[in-house]
Amino acid sequence: MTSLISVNHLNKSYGKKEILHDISFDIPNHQIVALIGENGAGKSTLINILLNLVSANSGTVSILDSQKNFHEHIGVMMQQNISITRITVKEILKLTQSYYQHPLPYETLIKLADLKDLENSEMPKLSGGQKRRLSFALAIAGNPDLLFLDEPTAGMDSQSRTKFWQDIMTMKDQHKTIFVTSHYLEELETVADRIMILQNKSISFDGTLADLRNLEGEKLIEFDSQLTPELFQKLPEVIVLEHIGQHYQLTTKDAESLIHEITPYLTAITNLQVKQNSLDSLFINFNKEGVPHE
Ligand SMILES: Nc1ncnc2c1ncn2[C@@H]1O[C@H](COP(=O)(O)OP(=O)(O)OP(=O)(O)O)[C@@H](O)[C@H]1O
Repeated sequence: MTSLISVNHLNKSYGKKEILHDISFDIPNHQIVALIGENGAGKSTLINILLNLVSANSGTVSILDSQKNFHEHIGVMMQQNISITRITVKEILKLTQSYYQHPLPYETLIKLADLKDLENSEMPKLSGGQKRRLSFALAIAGNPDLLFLDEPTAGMDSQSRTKFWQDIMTMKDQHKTIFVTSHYLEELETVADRIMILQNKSISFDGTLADLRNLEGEKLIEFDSQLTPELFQKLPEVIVLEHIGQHYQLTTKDAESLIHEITPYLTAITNLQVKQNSLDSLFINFNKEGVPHE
């Protein structure tokens, strides 16, 4: 399979501070790849290196086989929105379209980014969420094959976020490749084909959400009960017990055995559910323990 992005043995330091150490990965066509990591892990630095905005100390990066006109095929939504005075939404979109040979039609852009009512608004007068939506429209103006999204939904309201991810899924169906970083892991969980965790300067995990779940092997059992926490805490299969009032959440590696252990209390338990661990808690566990426990 040909790779859209190919990174080999990449290293980056700012002064004496090493940020990225021996990073290598390939990204083929038609995937949504989520790069996650704590604040300051180096995600934006990595994206900036991929985009040739920041230079690496060593290693190689190849994007779209480093075609001469590869910028024509790339869309970028940076973490910071740009804002230019005295230019309207319509004007900046039309101007951006004019730089590309095969831009998306103006009406498509306005519809995708939900900017119809704001066409004549000047950029600085948009709200934070509206600026984010305009940044999205600018990123896809050239109808890119490869889209980089750095914290794309920061500041968007929940309706805009839902629409945004639906649009991204549609773009994937149109054979686009999307490389995204975000701290909203519950959003990535539903869309990402592949998750890469950047931790301690390296990619410490690279696989699907199912792979990550298998690696950590934990499940959640939730229920409501008036019984005391001490009673559940002493059950051998409980790894972590959390409760808010009468609502309990037990983490276990063996859901079947734990259900067996709580069977004697079933008459005092309601709303019993076995759940998969969320990407959020998998990521927290992963960060706490460095490598997943056996
Ligand atoms: N131009 C720069 N000069 C010096 N240090 C920098 C520069 N840019 C970033 N850094 C440092 O590099 C580290 C990685 O920053 P980066 O912005 O890549 O992290 P991030 O994972 O994107 O963080 P966040 O999730 O907070 O956006 C941080 O410690 C940051 O302070």
